[in-house]
Amino acid sequence: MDIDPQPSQNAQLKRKARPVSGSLKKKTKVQHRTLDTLPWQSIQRPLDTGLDGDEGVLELEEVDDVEIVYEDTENGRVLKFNVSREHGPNVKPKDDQTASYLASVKFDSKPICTFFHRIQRSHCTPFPGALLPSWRPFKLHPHLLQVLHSKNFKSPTPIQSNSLPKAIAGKDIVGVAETGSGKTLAYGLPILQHILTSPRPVLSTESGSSKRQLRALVITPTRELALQVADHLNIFARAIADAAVKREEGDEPDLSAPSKKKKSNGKPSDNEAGSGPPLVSIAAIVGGMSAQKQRRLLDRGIEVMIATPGRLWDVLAEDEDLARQVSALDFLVLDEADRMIETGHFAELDNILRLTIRQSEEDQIEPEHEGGSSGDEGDNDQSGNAGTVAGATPSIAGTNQENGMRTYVFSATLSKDLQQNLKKRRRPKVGKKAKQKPASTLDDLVLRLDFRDPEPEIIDLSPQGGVVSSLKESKIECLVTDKDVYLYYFLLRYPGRTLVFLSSIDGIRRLAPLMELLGLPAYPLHSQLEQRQRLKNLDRFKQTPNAVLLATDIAARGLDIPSVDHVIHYQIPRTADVFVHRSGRTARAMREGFSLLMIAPDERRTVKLLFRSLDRNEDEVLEMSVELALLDKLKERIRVARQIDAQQHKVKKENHDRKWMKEAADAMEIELDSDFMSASEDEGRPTKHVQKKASGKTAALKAELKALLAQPLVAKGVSTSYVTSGSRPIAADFVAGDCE
Ligand SMILES: Nc1ncnc2c1ncn2[C@@H]1O[C@H](COP(=O)(O)OP(=O)(O)OP(=O)(O)O)[C@@H](O)[C@H]1O
Repeated sequence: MDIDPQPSQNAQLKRKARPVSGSLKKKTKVQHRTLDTLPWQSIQRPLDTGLDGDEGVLELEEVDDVEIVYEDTENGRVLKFNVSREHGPNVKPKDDQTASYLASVKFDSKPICTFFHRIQRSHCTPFPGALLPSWRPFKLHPHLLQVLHSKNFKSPTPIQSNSLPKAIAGKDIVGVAETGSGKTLAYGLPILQHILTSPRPVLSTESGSSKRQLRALVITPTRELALQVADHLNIFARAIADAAVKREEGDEPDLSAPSKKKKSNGKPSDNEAGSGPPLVSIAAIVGGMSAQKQRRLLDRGIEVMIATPGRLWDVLAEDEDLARQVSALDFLVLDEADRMIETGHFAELDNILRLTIRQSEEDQIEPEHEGGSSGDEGDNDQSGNAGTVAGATPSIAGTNQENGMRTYVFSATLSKDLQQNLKKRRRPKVGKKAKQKPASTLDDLVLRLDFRDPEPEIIDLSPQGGVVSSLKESKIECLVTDKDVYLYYFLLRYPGRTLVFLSSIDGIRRLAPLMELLGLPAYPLHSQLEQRQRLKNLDRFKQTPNAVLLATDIAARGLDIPSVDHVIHYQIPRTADVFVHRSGRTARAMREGFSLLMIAPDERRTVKLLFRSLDRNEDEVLEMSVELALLDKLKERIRVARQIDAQQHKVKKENHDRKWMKEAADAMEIELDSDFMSASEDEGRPTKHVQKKASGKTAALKAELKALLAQPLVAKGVSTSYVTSGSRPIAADFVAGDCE
């Protein structure tokens, strides 16, 4: 049998690699093979391994002529891949595995959009509305209803049910709702609905191939949030593709069956993430991402882009085509808009937003390339309804004038003043003056948005006092120097997934090794860590029971980490908004949660102001009771752990200083003092004697700590001898009234 890439003929879903230029594109000898004789390799697809589950594997599809095939097996879904052509003599496979893919098979090479358009045109059976009666009024696309059903989202959350009718009616929306209340889908569903139900424009590239056009841009303040939103929407996109393929193959999913979750290694079921390529192309463009991967994504075409302002502006500065697409968006979303003002990317955001503003006639700029691209419209429009952009891209100004971009601004904290101002707002005029005057506050920024809707809908469901009702709060008043021991006490006494917020990176650097010495699974998260490390630590935090995340406020907004039991404000935030967002990492989606404020004497005033600005009475937050006998034992452990840390730090610092001094002296051709040299060896390391002494001291301290850690800690109300075994998350105690 010759290989045929049509999904309808193979039970598997195949994704065609896009053609790429460069050395790999040499004329090759083609030889057909049968499917069974191909050198298939099976690998486990790294589902939900972090915030970018496809990292690595899906990149194979970007390689020239590599074919990706998803296949359901007894052991779960596996991904197979193969290379379709022999490459030229100059192209050497990177390793053995790559070499084994070099089978000489020629596949049909229709552009990727052919596949998507074909699915889009496919017959779509209505979803039985009786299964999801609460969603029925919104007339969502059957694919979306099916995903909501499979995720067991029986009814919309309040922000969703309030905003969906307005969004679907084409209104612009400013939505304010408590943390964890489902704002991502409040804007995500209308975007997906629109993409699924309206013509899909494709762009022609210079090489004559086609790519999908940017329809929606979601701007978020942090990389983690961008990746999370992309992940969240991609689960929908994959499941939609899966459903579409099943329908196309006549294998209608049994919608009445409850969704079954096949668990393997604690990971989500295959169904949950869908087994096919996305029907809607959704991707994050964020800092820390490899430039090559980013380029590949952009070349392929992204329909829903989730981006951070800094990286997006860098890309836009070099990609005129993308800038043109941004000026012709269908949707612009600012998620956690207020936070963007604080992240220092204000100018970039302002510049990006300016691209989305309609130009007045006198400001119109002649486009450099009238008509956009040179591709053949007919080739790209397989569905008969595309081609509105290909070969006829209107000018930036023209596009802006004509498109009906919808603007959504969402956050858990948007001031009432801003909402009032929005009602009275005047449309910004784009001209030279406006360009010279960058916005400087959130009010300015939001007022500079060019809402096409003369009366944007303001939906304010923010709770009284900013925090959700399922959140229980408590406080500890203590000296700054005692915070470590109180934190340690809490973590031992109330095990659970705990997010500890600190205001400084230095604080995290100090606390992380201390926690490690005390045997707690604590992971740092701050902006000075490499992106890969940040994601890795987030992932470990998600996967490890009773893990602790020591984070700065980069983790305060939007992150939807499942089952965070406790949030600890180790240092009190300066603003009420940050306080609300930090606390909002727990008690999400109607679950219970607990937040603890650790207040040092010099933070009293901040707390007072914070509660005043939230219009709350601080007395409603109860002081947490602490067993002092237990605290004393823990103080001893902390004391020794600190000594070990100081000792290790001292040795490291001495080594570093010595090495630096030696290198500097060598560079300047200066001979160092004999005293200095006698204390070091050639490599700038301390003498064996000094090393031995230092490590001996550390070893003694470690032994002391080990003995202390082995001593049982008996806590009141805990049945077992060690407090770490058998405690319930504190939120449960509070709810049961067990904590005074
Ligand atoms: N209709 C629904 N039913 C049940 N769960 C839902 C529903 N919609 C969303 N969720 C879940 O609720 C959780 C919180 O959603 P999301 O992250 O969108 O909240 P948010 O309002 O954006 O929070 P934050 O303000 O902290 O960013 C997610 O895990 C999401 O999958």
